[in-house]
Amino acid sequence: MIELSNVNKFYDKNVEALKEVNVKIDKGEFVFLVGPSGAGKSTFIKLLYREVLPSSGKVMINGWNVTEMKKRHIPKLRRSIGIVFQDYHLLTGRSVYENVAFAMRVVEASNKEIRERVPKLLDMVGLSHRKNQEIDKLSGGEKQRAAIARALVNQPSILITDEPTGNLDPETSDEIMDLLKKINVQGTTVIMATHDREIVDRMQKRVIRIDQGKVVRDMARSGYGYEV
Ligand SMILES: Nc1ncnc2c1ncn2[C@@H]1O[C@H](COP(=O)(O)OP(=O)(O)OP(=O)(O)O)[C@@H](O)[C@H]1O
Repeated sequence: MIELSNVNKFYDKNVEALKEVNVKIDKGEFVFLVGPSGAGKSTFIKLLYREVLPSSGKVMINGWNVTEMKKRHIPKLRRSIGIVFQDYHLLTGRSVYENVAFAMRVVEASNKEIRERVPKLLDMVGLSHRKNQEIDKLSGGEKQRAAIARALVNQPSILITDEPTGNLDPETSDEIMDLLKKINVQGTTVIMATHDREIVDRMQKRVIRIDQGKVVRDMARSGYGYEV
C-alpha cells in the first residue's frame, strides 16, 4: 500500500534530506520512524501525502504513483491519509465537534453523514463528554484526541502521526498510544515519527531508523535501538 523505491530528496543541491530510500509498508502495519533531529523523518512523511515531491525515485500510495498523479487527483490521495501533528493544528475558537465536523464539510459530506459520524468518532477517542467544549480549553491530551478524531473522519486507510506525543506527559502519551493501537487493530495503517524511546521499546512494532537521510535499520517487532 506504501512503497518508496530509490527515493532521493534534495531541498537544494546542498541539502539531501533523503538518500536512496527503499521502504514497503503493508496494509495494517504499525511503523515507527525514528532517528536524530534533521535525519529526514518529516520529509519521509511529507512525501506520503505529496506535501513534497521526491527529486528522483518513485512513491506509490494506495495504488497511486504520487510523483506522476494529476493535480486534480491529489485531494483523493489526501483523503485516504489522516495526519496528526505534535502541535495539533486545530481550529481555535471552535468546539471539539466543530473541528471534527469541519474536516467532513471540506469534503462536502452531507449534514446527515456529519451528524452520524462525528459523535461516533468522538466516542471512539473518548471525547463525547467534551464535544461542545472550545478547543482552547482542552488539555494537551484531549486536543490530541480531537486531532486524531479529525484525522479519521473521512475513514483514511493510513494514519500518519508526526511526534503526536511530543507535547504530552508520559501518562497522557500512554493514553494516546493506546488509542493509536486501537485504531491500528481496527485495520488502519499507522506510521508514527517519534523521538520517544520508551514508547517505541514498549510497543515492539516495526522500527525504521533514518540517519542523515538514509534508512540505516528496518526491523519488525523491535525497540528504538541505538544511534550510530
Ligand atoms: N523546506 C526545506 N528547505 C530546505 N531544507 C529543508 C527543508 N525541510 C527540511 N530541510 C532539511 O532537510 C533535512 C531533513 O529534515 P527533516 O525535517 O525531514 O528531519 P526530521 O528527521 O524530521 O527532523 P526533526 O526530528 O528535527 O523533526 C534537514 O537537514 C533539514 O534542515
